[in-house]
Amino acid sequence: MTAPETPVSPADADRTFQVDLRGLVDLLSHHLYSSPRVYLRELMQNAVDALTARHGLEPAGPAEALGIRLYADGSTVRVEDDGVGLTEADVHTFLATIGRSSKRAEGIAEQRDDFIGQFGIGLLSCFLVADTIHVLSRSARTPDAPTVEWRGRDDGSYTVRTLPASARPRPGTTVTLTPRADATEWTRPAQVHALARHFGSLLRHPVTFDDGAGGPSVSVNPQTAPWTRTYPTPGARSRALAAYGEEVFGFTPLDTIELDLPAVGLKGIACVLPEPVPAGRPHGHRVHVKGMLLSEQAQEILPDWAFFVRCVVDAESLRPTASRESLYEDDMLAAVRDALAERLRAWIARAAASDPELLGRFLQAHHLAVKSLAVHDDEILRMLLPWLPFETTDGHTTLDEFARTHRTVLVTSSVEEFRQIAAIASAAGLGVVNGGYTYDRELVHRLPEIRPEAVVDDLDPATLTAHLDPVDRETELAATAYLTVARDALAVFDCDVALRSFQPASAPALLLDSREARHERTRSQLAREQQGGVWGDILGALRQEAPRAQLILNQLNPLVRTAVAIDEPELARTSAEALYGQAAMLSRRPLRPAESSLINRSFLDLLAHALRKDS
Ligand SMILES: Nc1ncnc2c1ncn2[C@@H]1O[C@H](COP(=O)(O)OP(=O)(O)OP(=O)(O)O)[C@@H](O)[C@H]1O
Repeated sequence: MTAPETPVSPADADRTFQVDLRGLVDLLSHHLYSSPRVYLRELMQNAVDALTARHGLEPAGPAEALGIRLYADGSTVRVEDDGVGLTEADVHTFLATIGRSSKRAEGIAEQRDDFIGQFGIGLLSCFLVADTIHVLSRSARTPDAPTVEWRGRDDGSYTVRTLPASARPRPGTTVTLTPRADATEWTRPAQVHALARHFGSLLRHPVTFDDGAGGPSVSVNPQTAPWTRTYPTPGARSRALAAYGEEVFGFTPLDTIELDLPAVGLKGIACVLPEPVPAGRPHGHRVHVKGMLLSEQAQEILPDWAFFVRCVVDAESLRPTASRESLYEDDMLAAVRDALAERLRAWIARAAASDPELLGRFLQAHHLAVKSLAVHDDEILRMLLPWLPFETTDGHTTLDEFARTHRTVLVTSSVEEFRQIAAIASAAGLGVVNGGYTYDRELVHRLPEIRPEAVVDDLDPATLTAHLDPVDRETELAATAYLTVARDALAVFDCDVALRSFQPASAPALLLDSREARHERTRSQLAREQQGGVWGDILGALRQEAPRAQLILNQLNPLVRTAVAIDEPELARTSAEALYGQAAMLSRRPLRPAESSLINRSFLDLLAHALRKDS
């Protein structure tokens, strides 16, 4: 056996990690970036950072003359900048070392916030569309710096060459990609132009695009952000901001709120949605950092309750994550969220205090969501509760208006109860709010917190009965026989029968029943049926004194007057059942099977009776 030619390393020798670049690119493309299109954003962002670094180097230099030029002719994509450029040493240190970035090198920590990049991986995204990255760069740090050419391949190999300064007459960097055949979707000239506009429309440096067809280059960002421009009048300003919101989001904002947080260099607009937002639909905001579009679906810049706006903001100091598609959840982001939320609250407060027409349109679109918000947010409650619409015995009206006409605001606990009693309560002069919809009862009960003079009370069937006029003794006595028959007929429904006078006279009967009472009766009935068994004992122990249902007959109604005078017991019974059935149907609650068959039976009996009489 011959000895091996290479000496074996000692077991504890230091070794260096090897990186499988293709594996790494695969990881980035599947887990970090949402689409291969981000390669252009990363290139533009490196160009922006290079221009920023050059400005740091030459603060008095002609910043507006320095820019970014994009070129795509179908066979290559090129991004050229007049930035700080790279020396040969920079190329080895930063381009050829994954994870190393000049933007967080020692000594520039205080400038860190000036740059968008920091992780030292962005350039790798070019491998999502090309096998080779070609960089030609000339440093602005020394006047006669040579041009450096770097060619990096997706197998992890690279070459570096030094060329004469004349190979690139001015400082800056040019990155050229030769797209793979499977990536043309992202590198076609029209697509590159569209992506450049998408990501770079708010960049502060001049950016141009050339499609290689011989025509002039076109500007990618011809106008600065609309909130940075000056306008002849405030009206012209708000119209321009609304038009921008419409262009970006595709809806005409109900109103446009300007956002300005100087502490983090954030400016932008919040567009109030003109339509209700379907529950559960994520509503994203467009966040730019230093002009570069970071995310179209950022949800983290506003609290969940701000469902009614979509924002476009451009911030200096928010920190993007490595994917660049979301933001770091840090103290700065929390402070921004609080400050923007405050801004939206101020808008609501202003509308509530001085723009009732705008507030009305806002609540018309968003009252349901605002109600859910007001339950947990005292400030929103204080500002908006009086203006929220509710269903009442005066129709749909605001709580404020309703409380002004009714000293005591009564509220039902279910829609069904409201349906049962609305007409009668209103005729009796009572003001009742339908508290049956989610949040409504809870919100109405909080009215005295804002309007201390308002009195709010629950309205249950018993309260209403107290408001109905009793009939005189004589009438009561005359009706005793009928009432006895009726009580007997309706005993199966645990229903009492009484005679009162109430408006409207056209209503023959009112069925007063509460859901709790009905549940209680069902429980009692089950307990009776299961007597002796375990369930019977448990249900029996739970039993409470349940208020019975009440069928209140209206003495003012001509039909009832005739009915109470019937001396034929069978017909009296059938008429009582029919009155119960009609009142149950009016309450619009689901009928129990026994009630449906009672309605059927009484109808047929009455029909038979009528036919017999006629024959
Ligand atoms: N156009 C350019 N001009 C000058 N230097 C550049 C340019 N593009 C890349 N570089 C250098 O290459 C380094 C690596 O770039 P890369 O895009 O991979 O990472 P980064 O921008 O530093 O950080 P991030 O991963 O957050 O984007 C940069 O830090 C910078 O030093």
